[in-house]
Amino acid sequence: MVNVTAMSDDGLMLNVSSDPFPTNINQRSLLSAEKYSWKEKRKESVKRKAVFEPQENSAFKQRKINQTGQQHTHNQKLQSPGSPFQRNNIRHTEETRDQRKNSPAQSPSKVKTFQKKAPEEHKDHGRPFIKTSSLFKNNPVIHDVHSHAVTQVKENVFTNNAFEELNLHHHLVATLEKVLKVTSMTSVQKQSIPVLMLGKDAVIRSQTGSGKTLAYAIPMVQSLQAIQPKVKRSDGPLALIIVPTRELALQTFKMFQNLMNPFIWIVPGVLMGGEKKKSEKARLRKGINVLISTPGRLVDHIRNTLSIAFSSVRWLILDEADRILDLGFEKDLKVILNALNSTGIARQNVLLSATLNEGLSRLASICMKDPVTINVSEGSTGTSHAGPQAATQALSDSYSVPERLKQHVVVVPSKLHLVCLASFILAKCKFECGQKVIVFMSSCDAVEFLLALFTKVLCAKSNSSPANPFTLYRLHGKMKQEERTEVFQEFSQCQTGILLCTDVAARGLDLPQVTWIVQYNPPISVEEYVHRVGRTARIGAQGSSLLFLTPSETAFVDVLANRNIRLTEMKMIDILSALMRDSRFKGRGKWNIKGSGTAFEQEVRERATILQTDFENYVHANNESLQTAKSALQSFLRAYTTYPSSLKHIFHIRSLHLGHAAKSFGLRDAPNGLSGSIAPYPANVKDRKKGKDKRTPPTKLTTMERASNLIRSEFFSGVEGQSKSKKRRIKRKGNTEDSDAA
Ligand SMILES: Nc1ncnc2c1ncn2[C@@H]1O[C@H](COP(=O)(O)OP(=O)(O)OP(=O)(O)O)[C@@H](O)[C@H]1O
Repeated sequence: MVNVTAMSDDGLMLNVSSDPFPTNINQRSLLSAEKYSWKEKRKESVKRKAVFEPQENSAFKQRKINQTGQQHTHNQKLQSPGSPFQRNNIRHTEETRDQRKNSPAQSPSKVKTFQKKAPEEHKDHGRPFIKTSSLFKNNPVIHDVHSHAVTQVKENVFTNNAFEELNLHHHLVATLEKVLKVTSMTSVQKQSIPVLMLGKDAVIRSQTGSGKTLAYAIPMVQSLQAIQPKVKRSDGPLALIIVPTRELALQTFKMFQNLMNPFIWIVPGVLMGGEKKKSEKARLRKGINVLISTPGRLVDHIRNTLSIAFSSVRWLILDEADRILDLGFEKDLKVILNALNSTGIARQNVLLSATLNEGLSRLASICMKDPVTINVSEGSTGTSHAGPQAATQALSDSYSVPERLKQHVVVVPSKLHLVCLASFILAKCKFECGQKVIVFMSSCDAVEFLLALFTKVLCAKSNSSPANPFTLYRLHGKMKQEERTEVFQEFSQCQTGILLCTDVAARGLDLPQVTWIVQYNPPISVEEYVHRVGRTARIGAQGSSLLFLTPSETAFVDVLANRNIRLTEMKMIDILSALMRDSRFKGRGKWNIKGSGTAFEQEVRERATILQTDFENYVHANNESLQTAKSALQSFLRAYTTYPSSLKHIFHIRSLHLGHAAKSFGLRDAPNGLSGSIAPYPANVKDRKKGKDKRTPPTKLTTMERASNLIRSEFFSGVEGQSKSKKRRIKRKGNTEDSDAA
């Protein structure tokens, strides 16, 4: 059983009069952390607030009245999120705290005066109960990140060889030059195209963004256009290209449309979840010669569409092959291979990915004959001929990443994750020009939550900054297909913006001019790390990446170093200091440019606290936003349980502090019942034994199954999720359509 303790975070319901910074930790609050439950602490805190409530100066009182149009009663609840009243109120209390420090009022006698006066103040012009964040308290110590020296695996992307050297159809060469604007081959193309033109099976590995798509597309088009008599639509699929996501399917389809422009008698087509199956069936009936599909949707058609036939398939491409073989897709792949093998026609098979490794040997032995291994990295043998097993064994598990990619890591305690990401986004997209950022998260709910939160709080209008200083996009597996396609196209074309997404965008997508990749939640494997960062620095361009880790996760840097991936550390305070450029989060105003480093850091912390308070106020403003935050937290925790056993020593749910994790979703406390939502049934063994717990035990899922479910939901193909009766109905309907057509 996963044993999780939901700890209340000390001082989460903090009285503004207590200092949020560690240097000033109140002894009493520390004691209370040890002695009392959080409820008691809260009572204590309220009591203390009443005792030490500072006097308001009349000017401030006046401003408050003017801004709100009325005086506030002591018991009044929070104002609307981010209202000037609240913000000023927080600042004011910080000012008064400062005044207290610097004035003779520090003496006990003066404090007594406060004690006497405070109740009257409350009676007359009481201020609302302010909840502010305790961001910088009780965080784990951040140690510097050290890893052993790493020599990165190098790969030359470009060659000086022109496509003309390959003896291709002159229309194909002209299309490459004029439509796709490519003249010389990349290394992977130079090594792969001649091998594939000889009709060989191949396992191809080269770094992300090095042109693997054209490496198989050029020889395929060359061979299809040469078939005599000419290919007809009615021949059905001659080439089948399987890719893991819908966006990649669309991208590949578009590339084939361009490449086959001069050969109009060969028809490309795409099948993918989320599209209308009826229209796909109609297109299949008319005939598709180069068929690009996601695995789930293809399986659906194999089962339900009579007009799909594989008797002419002579090319099978598995792009992102390691992903397709991953959990969740393996079953689909078996169905596809069975359908293809039953036709018995000779076929050329190609597996491609930037992270192919030994793990693929089983797939290679099932579907390949004497494959050639093409590995572009320096020091590898280049092209080698061997049996299927040896073909993949020749691939080491050290991956090459683009040479001009600068990889960074920042160690951030859970509580500070949210403000740190927000500061990074402000730095890149508000204060710098032309930055295009992709932020990876572990769940769809987290993407939805952060989109709403950042839109409301970061893009909020203020006197000093115009509304919407930057554009936020989102992409995840629970969105409707039309929306997904729209976002994908918009983000592809935009010059600047931030895409918040799940791993649905991690593989294969060629989004131009992406400058930064942020991994807000760490990847599930080294392979996913490589693919995520590979969305930038493509085809020889520059790019940067930033990996967020908590202090307990820093060993992941060693895991990456063991696979020859080198990261340099960025300091959290440097990221947070972007807040110094945003007057919306101004602190007490004491700091000036000539101030000391400590004063600067203090001001940064205050600004971070103000921003976090704004986030928390937004989240707690209404039930809807609160529920969104809670769902996002739950999904995050669920995703956290799916790390493979080889990484569990780093990413284990038990090492998470739920109160702190809650804070990174703008929650002031860890919601009740969290541990239940991630712990396997039954929570209470005693009750079950006594027969008190009447719940039917759900099927116990292994970590692998949970991960599989998560991945399936992420790459949802449109097949799953239908009731048996609905599936039967659809099947019947589909069969009727097909037989009608036939
Ligand atoms: N020979 C070439 N010269 C210049 N640009 C090229 C060449 N070949 C491909 N490209 C461009 O390089 C970009 C990346 O290509 P592609 O998407 O095929 O990379 P990839 O290796 O498949 O990446 P990933 O591993 O991320 O899927 C595309 O924009 C493509 O048009």
